[in-house]
Amino acid sequence: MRDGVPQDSGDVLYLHDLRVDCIIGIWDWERQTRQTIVLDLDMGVDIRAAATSDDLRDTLDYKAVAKRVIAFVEASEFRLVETLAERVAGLILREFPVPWLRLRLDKHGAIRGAGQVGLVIERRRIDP
Ligand SMILES: Nc1nc2c(c(=O)[nH]1)N=C([C@H](O)[C@@H](O)CO)CN2
Repeated sequence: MRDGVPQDSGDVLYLHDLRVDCIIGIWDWERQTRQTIVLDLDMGVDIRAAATSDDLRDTLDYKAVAKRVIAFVEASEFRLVETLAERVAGLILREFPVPWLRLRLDKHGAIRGAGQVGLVIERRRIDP
């Protein structure tokens, strides 16, 4: 643990298949019509303190992360999935004790005939 942020223990807290509606897209119709994006989040944690204390205060509260991400995405109106993914990743790294994360963003139905379309990014907290 450094500055309250767990260092790389190899432990992962994941939050997958989080579906949120928002404005996302480059075409005129997409600026008026909300679409569903699906997020998979893998976040670096160290679960040992919480596993010892059995106290939520000693770990990352995934419900708090979910609520914050849902509120941000629902209010967003970006054009590219790249922008939305980067902003969600930055928000989590700034506001929660997470040293690194992997974020997968799928834009359901973005391309006719394609089952899934989106991207995966990995970001690490950069300590000053
Ligand atoms: N690299 C990207 N390519 C495209 C995006 C995007 O967000 N990133 N978006 C679109 C359209 O909005 C599409 O999702 C809807 O037809 C096309 N290409």
